[in-house]
Amino acid sequence: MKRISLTQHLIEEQRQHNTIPAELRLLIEVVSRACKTISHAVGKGALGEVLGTSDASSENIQGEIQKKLDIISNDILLEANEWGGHLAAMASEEMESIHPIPNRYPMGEYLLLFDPLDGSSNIDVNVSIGTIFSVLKAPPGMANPTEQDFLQPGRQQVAAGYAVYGPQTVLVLTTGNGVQSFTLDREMGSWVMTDSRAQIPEDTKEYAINASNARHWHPPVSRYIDELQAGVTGERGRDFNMRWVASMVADVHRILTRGGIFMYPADARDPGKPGKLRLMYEANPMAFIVEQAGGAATDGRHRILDIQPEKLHQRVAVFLGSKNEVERVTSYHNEA
Ligand SMILES: O=P(O)(O)OC[C@H]1O[C@](O)(COP(=O)(O)O)[C@@H](O)[C@@H]1O
Ligand SMILES: [Mg+2]
Ligand SMILES: [Mg+2]
Repeated sequence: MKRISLTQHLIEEQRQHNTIPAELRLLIEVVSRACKTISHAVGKGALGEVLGTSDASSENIQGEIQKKLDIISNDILLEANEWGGHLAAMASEEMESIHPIPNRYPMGEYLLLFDPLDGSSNIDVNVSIGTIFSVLKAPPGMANPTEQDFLQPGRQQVAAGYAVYGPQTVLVLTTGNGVQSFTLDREMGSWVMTDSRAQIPEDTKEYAINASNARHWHPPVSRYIDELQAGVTGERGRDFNMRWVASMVADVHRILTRGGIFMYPADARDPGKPGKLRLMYEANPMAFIVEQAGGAATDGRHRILDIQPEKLHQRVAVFLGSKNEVERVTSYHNEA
């Protein structure tokens, strides 16, 4: 196998398609280096004293208890990117407000958003977790970055990716020209391309949803899941398998590898809370990746990448993966 590094790939993409200027390449390289550092911290586990909760009172903006690794990963990403480069500001699931690059002049041309550690409930039990990131262009003429500058629909992302810290550490990236995967060569410390064009099959026999919430689901979701569960004896005429890792990165990575549909719907519990997942740090970057791999991503009614964000920490319902299944469950919502 010819070894193509992440840097070689980015340079080649720029040469062939002119989509990755050197400034964006540098930014992606810095983020990928931070992911390498996070992967080392994750790998140390109890030996590195990185497991468990940060301290009794530590909650993030969404009222979730922060794990030590949530904070460590957030700090690693901030520190790696704070030197500036071509970045104007960052926003994170773990921080209440945006983080402008200190003493930045002239203003950078990119905005970086991240979920530093996705799958927090799996940290302490040694199950795959990850980092998700999204890159937007700063609006033209931006002076001092504000939250408003980040509120761009996902279709305006110039890059998105995730790293999954599992049996292998894998970085998955799109810059709008397909999806590429890079596996971390732990001995060499480098990202080596292991898939040059990930493709999600249009059909699937596998679905992912947290079924413990079934009693709260809205009718279109119940209808869809009932049909899947009826299997060969029901409407669909075939059996479906279920998987739920409870780390979005791991569930999406499985879907990218062999197809499937991932769902985290809104439900009847709290009408003011449209789903659990975050639009800017989870849904948008994953939707960009999934679409670039031939899949689809909606909030049950609309394409996720077309949603106009209203606030930084906005939540959204998510249905993504194999196109025909996402279209089916979306049509059930639109009929209802
Ligand atoms: O515990 P639940 O309700 O099944 O939710 C699992 C979902 O929550 C998340 O862990 C949320 O992400 P964070 O760990 O970044 O908060 C997703 O990765 C996952 O899909
Ligand atoms: Mg997350
Ligand atoms: Mg997180």
